Amino acid sequence: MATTLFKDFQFEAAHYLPHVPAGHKCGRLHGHSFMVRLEITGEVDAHTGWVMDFAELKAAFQPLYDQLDHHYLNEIPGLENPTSEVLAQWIWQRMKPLLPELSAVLVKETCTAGCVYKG
Ligand SMILES: Nc1nc2c(c(=O)[nH]1)N=C([C@H](O)[C@H](O)COP(=O)(O)OP(=O)(O)OP(=O)(O)O)CN2
Ligand SMILES: [Zn+2]
Repeated sequence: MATTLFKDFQFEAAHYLPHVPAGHKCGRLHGHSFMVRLEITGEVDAHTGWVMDFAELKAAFQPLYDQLDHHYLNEIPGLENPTSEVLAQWIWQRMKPLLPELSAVLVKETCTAGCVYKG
């Protein structure tokens, strides 16, 4: 039976949103403790008892984490307009080739706001 597992990552980064209306608070440079959740959906292996080792997920995300953590997102190619939606897609495009069983990327900018991208 298909099972979904997830691993959460938190990183700190600065950004501003260049296409918001004049005077919008997100047009000013500010920072977030972003949360990224990678979801993997697959079969539980009868021998290992897992879909995938969480450590494998962590290792796969590490290069992106290093690119994002304590960086200015707008300076990263592809993240010139770093909304949650754009960031979730950006992560998906880079993780999917490494993790074919990737089923969702969740991005939270704050405790109360975020998005889920499913390809
Ligand atoms: N659809 C989107 N809307 C907004 C995004 C986004 O990425 N996608 N981003 C922002 C800002 O980056 C902002 O920092 C976060 O927005 P918001 O939830 O409004 O922030 P607050 O913590 O100030 O929320 P309150 O609940 O009003 O305190 C804006 N919109
Ligand atoms: Zn923001």
